[in-house]
Amino acid sequence: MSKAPMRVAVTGAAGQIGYSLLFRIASGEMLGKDQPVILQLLDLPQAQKAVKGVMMELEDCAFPLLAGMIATDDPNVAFKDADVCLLVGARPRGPGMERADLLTANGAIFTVQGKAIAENAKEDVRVLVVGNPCNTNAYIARAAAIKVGRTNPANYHGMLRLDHNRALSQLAAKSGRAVSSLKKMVVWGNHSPSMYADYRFCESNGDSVKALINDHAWNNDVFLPTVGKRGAAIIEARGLSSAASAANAAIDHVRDWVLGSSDWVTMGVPSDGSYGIPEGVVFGFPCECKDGQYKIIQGLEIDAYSQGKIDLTLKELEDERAAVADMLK
Ligand SMILES: NC(=O)C1=CN([C@@H]2O[C@H](COP(=O)(O)OP(=O)(O)OC[C@H]3O[C@@H](n4cnc5c(N)ncnc54)[C@H](O)[C@@H]3O)[C@@H](O)[C@H]2O)C=CC1
Ligand SMILES: O=C([O-])CC(=O)C(=O)O
Repeated sequence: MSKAPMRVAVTGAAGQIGYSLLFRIASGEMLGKDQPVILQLLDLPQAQKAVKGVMMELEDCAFPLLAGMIATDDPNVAFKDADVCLLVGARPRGPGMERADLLTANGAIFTVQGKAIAENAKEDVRVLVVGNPCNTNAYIARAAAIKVGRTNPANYHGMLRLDHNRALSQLAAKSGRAVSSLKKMVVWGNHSPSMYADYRFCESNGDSVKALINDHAWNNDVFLPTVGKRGAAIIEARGLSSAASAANAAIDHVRDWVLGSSDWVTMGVPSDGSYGIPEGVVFGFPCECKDGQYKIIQGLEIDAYSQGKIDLTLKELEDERAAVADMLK
């Protein structure tokens, strides 16, 4: 017997990430090739015509797993009974803007949406925030949801997977090892240039990647800036922010969360106090997923260099948290 459909709400459905994301969800790449899905698409009133166009294209793919779709500009409708919410809709960053510039503009969106999710979605809904600044937007949505109750506060995530994937590709190129051979990558902190991509634990076919590379200057002066500023480099090159790679990372995050991970994966999750990160801060941690649950990997040694990097990215998140504190009263 076929499975009951899962409801996937996607905000910013008419945007460029949406255009890369929706077709892959509908084809089963996110929730499994045997899992029917219903897409619940949210966008602003002025984008409804474009959403309809995307829906026409989805229809034209005749995806066997696509069991239904709706388009709406009302968050209460979009999040109704949702199993997964992908919060993509936000104002994207243009040339010369830092993600923090978007805080106030986007804070308002995520308080409304967090509340609407908590009031309407399934109690075990999984929420992934992609719209930037995604850690703090996830923090805002979670705070608004906690006021309502009902949903699980641990299930409000921010997306660090793009940084994780970017780091893997840079390491593969440097070490000459296949990207598929690299295990145990971690990206700590904020999805911003302050993130700390940490390959001290990374292995390739049993070899330590740190020992293979053995180049601290490359780590500090090339690798970390390259991964941290990759989003800006894409904007510079394309004139638009990353879209297909961001959609791919969202698929990876949710697929591993729901179906299980075969390796460590970086997820931006609300801290439970692990590694000294204050509770509730949405922070990139190394995680493992099994039976639909994620768990932060415990007990990793943090050396002085790494602690310095973690402190910096935490400080940025604490500053963002302070900047939105008034919105959450
Ligand atoms: N976390 C990550 O790794 C990444 C995050 N991003 C972020 O993802 C977001 C979306 O990027 P794009 O798709 O390229 O932008 P886009 O501008 O192409 O699309 C954004 C869409 O969101 C809609 N929207 C705006 N406010 C909304 C609201 N309140 N409710 C529902 N929909 C709303 C817009 O109408 C538009 O259709 C941006 O914030 C961008 O910075 C982008 C790449 C990577
Ligand atoms: O940089 C941006 O605004 C888009 C983004 O988050 C990324 O590509 O990492």
